[in-house]
Amino acid sequence: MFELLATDPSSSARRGRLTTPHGVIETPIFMPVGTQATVKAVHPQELRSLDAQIILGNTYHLWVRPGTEIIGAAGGLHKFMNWDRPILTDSGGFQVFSLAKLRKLKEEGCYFNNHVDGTPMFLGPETAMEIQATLGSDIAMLFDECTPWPCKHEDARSSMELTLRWARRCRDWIDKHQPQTGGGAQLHFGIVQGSTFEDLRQRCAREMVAMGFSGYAIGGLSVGEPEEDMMRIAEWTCPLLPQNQARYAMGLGTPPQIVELIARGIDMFDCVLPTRLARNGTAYTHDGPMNLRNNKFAKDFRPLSEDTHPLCQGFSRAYIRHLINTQEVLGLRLISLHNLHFYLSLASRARLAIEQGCFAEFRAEVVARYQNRPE
Ligand SMILES: COC(=O)c1ccc(CCNc2nc3cc4nc(N)[nH]c(=O)c4cc3[nH]2)cc1
Repeated sequence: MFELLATDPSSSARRGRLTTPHGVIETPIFMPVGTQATVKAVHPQELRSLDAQIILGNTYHLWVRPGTEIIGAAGGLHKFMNWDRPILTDSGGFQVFSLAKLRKLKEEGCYFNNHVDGTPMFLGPETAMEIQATLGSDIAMLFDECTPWPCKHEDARSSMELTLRWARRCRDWIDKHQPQTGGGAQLHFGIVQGSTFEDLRQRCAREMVAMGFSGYAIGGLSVGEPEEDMMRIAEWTCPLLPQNQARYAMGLGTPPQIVELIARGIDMFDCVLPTRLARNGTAYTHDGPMNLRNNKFAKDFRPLSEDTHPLCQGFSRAYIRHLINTQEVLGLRLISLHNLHFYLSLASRARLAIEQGCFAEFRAEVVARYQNRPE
């Protein structure tokens, strides 16, 4: 259940609260990505100390390895990974198309050879629902087709119509196998497709909402489309989604993109950037990304940033540069912790700004400062 707590007079930004079986999520929220049942290099207690309220897992990856038999025997994903707060799982469609080999898309679902050992597999709406029920995630995404970008209107239409037929099949599966609602019931989010076409986005949103899910994601974004298309798609779609339900922009985004999408009515975000870019030495700062492998940091003994996580305090840029250049694990951990702190505190500052009625100033400050390069 989603409660709308406050709206911003200067934009469509909202402050909300989403109740799930493993806890309450304050929105706007950033969800650290934990694809293979771990947020890479970060301990669950460190995630709690970062005030991470919910993390993301992936149906495709966990089904391929270690498999639902093992995770089911462990009592579900929360027990398996020792994380007792909410988890959202993506349904696998996007990952099949970005990872698996020899994919064949049919009406019933996707046939493919998995990216680990090439075993032939099949993933469709019903299988994706079954797997997520076994994983026991708090929020399960419907099985959709992420429409590639760019594409012609007719291809976007047929892709969107397939996503709607698959959504209907997910709806029927849920009604048959998970009829109970409220309390410990797993939530299901519909995913709106339609590529960069307003008529398709609006039709998909209306038909998805008519099937009645617990929240709605905007899919088919962050797939190479220009940023202005990304923002317009959010403007077209959010007004058609229920005010009293959560909206999730999948795979997004950079700090300014997140703030601009909050301003257009998005409540939830997930992105691999803070953890993936940490692995190549990039640290996020209010003045933009800083690549610590750069020689200019060789004798820069200032702290990584004035605004960082307690676990990252006391380490200089020169030291972290040395760790990254020598592939020392501590370097990856320190930048991952710092970047997650940056993204999670950006969301918490957005929540506060909406509550205090100063979101417009917050938005302007974040976007303006981020354009400068850190000295
Ligand atoms: C160095 O940076 C990177 O490697 C990097 C950066 C951003 C992404 C973003 C990935 N974007 C994205 N993830 C997504 C996941 C999705 N899942 C479903 N079910 N449906 C979608 O329609 C969908 C769209 C997405 N778009 C991926 C990789």
